[in-house]
Amino acid sequence: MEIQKAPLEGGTWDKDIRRVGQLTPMLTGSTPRVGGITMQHVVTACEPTSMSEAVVMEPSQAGGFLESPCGAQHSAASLDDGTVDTANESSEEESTGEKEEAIVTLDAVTISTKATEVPAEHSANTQHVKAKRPDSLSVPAAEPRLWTSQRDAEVKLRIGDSGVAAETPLTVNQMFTSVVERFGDCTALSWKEGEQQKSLNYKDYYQSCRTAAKSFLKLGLQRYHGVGILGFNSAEWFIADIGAILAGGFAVGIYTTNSPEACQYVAENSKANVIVVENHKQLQKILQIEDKLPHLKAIIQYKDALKEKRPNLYSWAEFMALGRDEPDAPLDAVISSQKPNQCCTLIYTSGTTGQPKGVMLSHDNITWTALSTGIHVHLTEAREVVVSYLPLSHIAAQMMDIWVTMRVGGATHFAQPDALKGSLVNTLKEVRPTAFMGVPRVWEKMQEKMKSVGAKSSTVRRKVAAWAKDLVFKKVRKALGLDRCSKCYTGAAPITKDTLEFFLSLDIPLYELYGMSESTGPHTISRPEAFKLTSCGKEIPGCKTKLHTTDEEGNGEICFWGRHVFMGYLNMPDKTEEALDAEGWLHSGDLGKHDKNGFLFITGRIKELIITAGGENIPPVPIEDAVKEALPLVSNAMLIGDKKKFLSMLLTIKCQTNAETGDPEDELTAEGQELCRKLGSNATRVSQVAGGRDRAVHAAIQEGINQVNERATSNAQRIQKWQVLERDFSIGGGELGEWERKSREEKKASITWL
Ligand SMILES: Nc1ncnc2c1ncn2[C@@H]1O[C@H](COP(=O)(O)OP(=O)(O)OP(=O)(O)O)[C@@H](O)[C@H]1O
Repeated sequence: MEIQKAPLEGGTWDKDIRRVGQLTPMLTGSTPRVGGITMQHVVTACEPTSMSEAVVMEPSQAGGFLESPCGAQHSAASLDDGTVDTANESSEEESTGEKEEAIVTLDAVTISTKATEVPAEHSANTQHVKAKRPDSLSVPAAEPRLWTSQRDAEVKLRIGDSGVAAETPLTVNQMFTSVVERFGDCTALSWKEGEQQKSLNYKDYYQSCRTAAKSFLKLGLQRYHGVGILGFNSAEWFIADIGAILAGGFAVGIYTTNSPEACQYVAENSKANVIVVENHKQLQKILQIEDKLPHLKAIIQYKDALKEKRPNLYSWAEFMALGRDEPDAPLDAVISSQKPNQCCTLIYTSGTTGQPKGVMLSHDNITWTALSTGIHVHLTEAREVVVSYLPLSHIAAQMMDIWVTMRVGGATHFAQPDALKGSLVNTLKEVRPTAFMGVPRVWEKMQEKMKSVGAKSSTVRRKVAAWAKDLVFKKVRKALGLDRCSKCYTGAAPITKDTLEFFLSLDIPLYELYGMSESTGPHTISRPEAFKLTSCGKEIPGCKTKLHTTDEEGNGEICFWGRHVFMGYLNMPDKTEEALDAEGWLHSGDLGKHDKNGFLFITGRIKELIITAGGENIPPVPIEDAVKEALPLVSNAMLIGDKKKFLSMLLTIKCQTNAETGDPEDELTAEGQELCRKLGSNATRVSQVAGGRDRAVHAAIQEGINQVNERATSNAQRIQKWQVLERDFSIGGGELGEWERKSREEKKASITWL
């Protein structure tokens, strides 16, 4: 059954607001059930458990590893067991008619055009007031807006009037305690230490987070101040993240390959009181900048023994010991003062120009998106197992590994730090996850590996391999550790059709996931019953898409609406207003179109952003400017790297231009010739320099590139290859002006070594 969705309103109730009539996405007929997680706020009083007290599993127990996180204790109540949930039926109903959006504030007023009453026990911080029609509403002066850029402010939540969009907002603590109540004995986290398997169940995990929260408070963590976390995925990473949130701070993941300066920016911007580092190497980065961090009070190292003693430097065990005997009351007071519409997490995302932006995510952003995503992809309660290996400073990994998995009582197993250097498949084979997410580069690597194994074998065996592909899917899946994984996802960057087809030919459909940090991760996800190759699928329930200023082919800027839309950029009201329009739609900067069945296809990008195959977002302009500044001989610098493994750069040299046509000529400008002479070169023409023909110029350019690379924010932002072109860019040549974008694509395609 497919239900036609009615033309969408602009997302708010204001009648004067621009309408978005053209969009008519379809919803599939499958009716997901709203996850049965109880909403009570339960604080269980148990003895805190430290990481060192984690349960040690016998190897035999670990055998096929986690058969299910919760053994037989739970009856695997599927979120998609065919039960038709009335709440969600009405969600589809709402899609068929003119939709009135309800907006709820969590302090003074709740405006609900179809007033959904919330049970009193779920709304400690919420007063519901039946709303008048918005156009006759007099809005109280202190009412929060949809967005903010202040660390301590509250926002209006975009609560719908039925279905998932109307679910009661929860804080992270409320969600976690309800999970503990239902799945307390289920495995939450597991990892390997040497040959030993270790794990924590939900009860102990929660208690460890509380202990960490008490320790943070003891170290002086202030409300709405950051706890920076810099290191590879581990139980300590999660506990520090959630501990920071429970203690009223912000959890702030820092990209592990960030330079000290880039770490400094994040620590300063988030006013980090504490930084949690993985090991000595990461510690060194923070020690280099600690004098420049006035808010920093303590550093914690969570792996390996400390190599030096310093005041305010703690091992993980020392850190957890700080909070272990602390009373509950102060922490409980902080927890009960938290509201779902307040910020709890910052995700730093590359600005296309200037400094990274701190994406403020509220408790509701996180708890609601986890719920909606779990429903959309049909996760099974107390049964899911995932492997955590993607960088946790990104929302995609946080959402999948921490929040969605928690929401359904699943287990997260931590991969080894060298996962991406080769150990991932071994971990997958041991753990046999039920859901797995890879950025395109991960899938490409698997594809390359499988192809190279095929290439090495003899012709006969190769033929057998090609033939066998159709018959031995199970074996292939097993060899990849994906034999019980029915949900394989790709996201964060565009993936090639070739890779999608390769895996499909092995009976491994890759479901595409599309979203942004600003949408708390997923906006659309494809899934078995709504799958089209190269489409990113359809919206997670309760979210809407509009395509802004469409062209004749239906391509427009993809805009999002829903409870997953972020609060704003920290301290950047202007940037926030650029990202969110007057109606509150989040403008993605991506181009897309819908097919007649409502499948979303990403067709391009308006924003000047390179997204590598590894999913790293890289703003090209600051890097290009830095190269031009370091190398006065260079007239144009163009960074290439979209969908590529690494960054490359195309350079042009300052040359004369034809006064009549404006076309570039071969002769260097006087300045260019002078600069060459200073470098020890006699070159007077571009053709003498291009393609690495002039050693002195070549060496000087390499030197300049090295200087820029030294200042790079992270490894991913380093220029690995470069080339001087035979001709400068020009409008006539098609590289500049309105063709610049197209030209980028063409140039990219013509360079074979990329
Ligand atoms: N499936 C996809 N296909 C094409 N582009 C994508 C896809 N998913 C994300 N992107 C690109 O990535 C951008 C968002 O990057 P951003 O870093 O904010 O979030 P993310 O990639 O979802 O999360 P992460 O923080 O993990 O990188 C999108 O605006 C889009 O350009």
